[in-house]
Amino acid sequence: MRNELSVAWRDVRKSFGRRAALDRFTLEAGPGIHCLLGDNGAGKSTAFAVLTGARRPDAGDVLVGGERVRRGGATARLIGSAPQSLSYPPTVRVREVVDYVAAHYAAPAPTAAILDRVGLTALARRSCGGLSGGEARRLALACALVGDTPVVVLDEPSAGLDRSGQGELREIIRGLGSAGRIVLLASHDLADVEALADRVWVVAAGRVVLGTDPDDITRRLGTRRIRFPIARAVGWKPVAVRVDPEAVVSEAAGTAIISTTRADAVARELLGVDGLADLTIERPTLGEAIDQLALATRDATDAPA
Ligand SMILES: Nc1ncnc2c1ncn2[C@@H]1O[C@H](COP(=O)(O)OP(=O)(O)OP(=O)(O)O)[C@@H](O)[C@H]1O
Repeated sequence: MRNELSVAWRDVRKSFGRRAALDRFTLEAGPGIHCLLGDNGAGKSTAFAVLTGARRPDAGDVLVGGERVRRGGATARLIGSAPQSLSYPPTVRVREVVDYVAAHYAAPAPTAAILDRVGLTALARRSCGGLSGGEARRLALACALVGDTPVVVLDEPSAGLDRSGQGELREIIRGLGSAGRIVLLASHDLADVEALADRVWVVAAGRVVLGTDPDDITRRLGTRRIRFPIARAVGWKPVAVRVDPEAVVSEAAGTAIISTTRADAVARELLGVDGLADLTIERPTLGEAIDQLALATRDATDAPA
């Protein structure tokens, strides 16, 4: 078996004053595209900061290729990183920033090739102070790529990018994934996640509450909600449950809601029920499906053994 590189956080804690940003944060990632999802303040950027060595954890281990991350240690040269908040010296030119970051790494890619890859060739001589938000974001991506590293950390890399920039970014991330890099991506854009993730990690209150593959989510997305006014519908419940014994049935404000993976068959039978003429079939959003999975996992974890 090939000995693949991995990164790992084990029971990591990090507080800022009395606020715990990471609370027994545990995650292990091998080659592929890993998407970290979570509300604002969940701890994603802090998890990245302790991985890159920008911040020191209070407790727990952070490992890259089995080696413990230390501030200024060798693992930093294995990681290319695009942070969420960007700031460049305003009079320094775009090309100079990328050259400067390249000098940090043992075998960097040529700056010109990287600028081309992120669509900044025409702006190579532009001072950073003159970049738009999206251009500054592209420059951050260039800095993350120039080291040609096995680990690439991207914190909200599509923020501020226009549509073509988002498409190009996806292509770049896909390329990194298929080249066997470990890509760690924090994003609030579920379309990005749906398009890219090999694995999804849900972070809440400083902890990973769910790690799953997108197939699992897609399977949940196979669940549909059938909704109709109960009014004069008679005997609809046994009909729904007969077609799909695993259907979850509820009623709210005179409306029936049936969650089922067999929506078409259930709907067909329901339309034969007396007094039921009008029903709608809804698909849960990716966000809802992820919330359901996170909730189910938390319930299972909390349940007494
Ligand atoms: N330098 C800091 N000083 C004080 N508190 C901080 C600092 N950095 C992060 N925090 C706090 O730690 C918690 C986790 O923040 P973090 O930036 O890791 O979250 P996040 O998941 O990346 O959020 P977002 O989606 O908004 O980027 C938050 O409560 C945040 O306010």
